[in-house]
Amino acid sequence: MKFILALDQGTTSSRAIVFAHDGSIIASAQQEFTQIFPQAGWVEHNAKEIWDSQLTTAREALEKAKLKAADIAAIGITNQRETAVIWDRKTGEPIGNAIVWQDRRTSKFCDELKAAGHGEIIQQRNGLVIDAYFAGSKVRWMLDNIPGARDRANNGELAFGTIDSWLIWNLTNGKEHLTDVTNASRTMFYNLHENAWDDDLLKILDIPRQLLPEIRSSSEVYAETAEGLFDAPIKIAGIGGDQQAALFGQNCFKRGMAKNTYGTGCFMLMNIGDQPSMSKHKLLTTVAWQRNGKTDYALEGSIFIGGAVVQWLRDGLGIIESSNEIEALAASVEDCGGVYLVPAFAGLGAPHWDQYARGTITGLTRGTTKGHIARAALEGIAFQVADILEVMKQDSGIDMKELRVDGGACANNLLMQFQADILQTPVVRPKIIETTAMGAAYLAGLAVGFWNTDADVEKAWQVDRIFEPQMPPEEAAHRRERWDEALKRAGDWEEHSTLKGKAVP
Ligand SMILES: Nc1ncnc2c1ncn2[C@@H]1O[C@H](COP(=O)(O)OP(=O)(O)O)[C@@H](O)[C@H]1O
Ligand SMILES: O=P(O)(O)OC[C@H](O)CO
Repeated sequence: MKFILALDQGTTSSRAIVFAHDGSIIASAQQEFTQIFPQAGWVEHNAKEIWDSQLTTAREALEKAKLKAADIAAIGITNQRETAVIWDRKTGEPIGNAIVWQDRRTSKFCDELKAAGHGEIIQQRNGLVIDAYFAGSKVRWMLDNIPGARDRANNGELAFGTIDSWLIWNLTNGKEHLTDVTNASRTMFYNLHENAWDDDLLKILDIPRQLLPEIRSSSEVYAETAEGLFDAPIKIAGIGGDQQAALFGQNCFKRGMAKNTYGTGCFMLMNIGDQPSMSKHKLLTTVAWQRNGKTDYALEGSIFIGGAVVQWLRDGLGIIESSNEIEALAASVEDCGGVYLVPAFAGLGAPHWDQYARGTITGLTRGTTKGHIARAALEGIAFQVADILEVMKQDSGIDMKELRVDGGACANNLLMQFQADILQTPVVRPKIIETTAMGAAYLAGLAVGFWNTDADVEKAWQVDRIFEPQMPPEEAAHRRERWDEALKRAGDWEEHSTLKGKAVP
């Protein structure tokens, strides 16, 4: 009997999970790593620590499962997306810390790109809006700010990669420099229509082609792990950015199927089939996956603060001790008592894309309790998701029948019920919510014949609970109007945007 090993390299931890043929989890290991905040708005990771933690967890998961390399049919990789690393091709040494997707240091540069009128070509070719979130401006920043980097890049001495590339480089001991279509589509210099790097976009961003990895599909045998990493080489056969992998793991194989992941941020993806149609509402068009020569695309709405608002209530305000206490606290009040919390701590992502929005709590009265704040925090997550689903329906012309959910915060029943209420759409939670790792496992397993058809993997997906809408539609509409009012108060708040370019400490 064989198994699949999924490597799930996330924003806060590296995990490895061993899956059996029926989709069950045999063993897993997880290791957190350091979050580096050198300045306000900057977020970095030590790429070496990412690799070390990923290798350690992979070995640990195999050990826990009492398996040898020969028992593993293939490795599937899934990863935090957009985070950028540049390293030396000879030594494999990173030239600096990885710049993480949450990092806002390139916001101003992105404003300049917008002002120069590059928004349309970037959307038409790469399906993205201009934002510091994506890898492109991060790569450019490293080339311009790390001494000697641009010359070395021009000489072909350096390699750029998103985290998937970095892991594969290390897994193959520097033999392979490649990425998959899903990760490539998060750069701002990829062409969705040709599935290739785009020379015009590279020119706009001033990034030399010599830096870039080769682009491959999401499901094929790319390489074998280098000697010495495990007791024998293992095939690497699947790669997917974590949100795309979750879409795959949720079996959203057909056009119109969608999932929302409630982690640190929230990411809603809808399968839109084989045409990369563009959003009219600032959603992203991205590659869902490419396999057997066919590319499927997705519309995506990215929310920067989801479950992180719960962490803030815990660590910032101290009104709960652990994340799961929020449900009882929120249930201790009948409703939000007129309180609305907009968690725009890092600006607002889709569909607003306001880099200068900041968090607000409105509607406070003398009677407001921490229960109301807790409830408003959970509702704020659900309202953001509803804003995205609404424009997704308009963009795709598809009236979704259900929303599949996963991620840490989907364990919260009050949140899921409110989500169904406010969406007026059933919310479906599966039994196994490790859908990201599962997606990577499926992509790898399908490439090596461990599973043969989509129907094989669909068997492993089972419903845990369906949350049906219970709120009357008029009430849901009214609540959303109030949310819109609260949103307006959070918008364009940070000072340097209103001072029109004047530097503010
Ligand atoms: N019961 C809960 N209710 C609401 N949020 C929760 C609950 N349990 C965990 N969370 C939130 O879920 C997030 C963790 O989910 P996870 O999927 O592990 O995130 P990530 O992959 O982004 O690290 C944290 O932000 C945490 O605050
Ligand atoms: O690592 P996660 O689960 O927080 O996901 C991060 C996303 O890929 C960012 O786009």
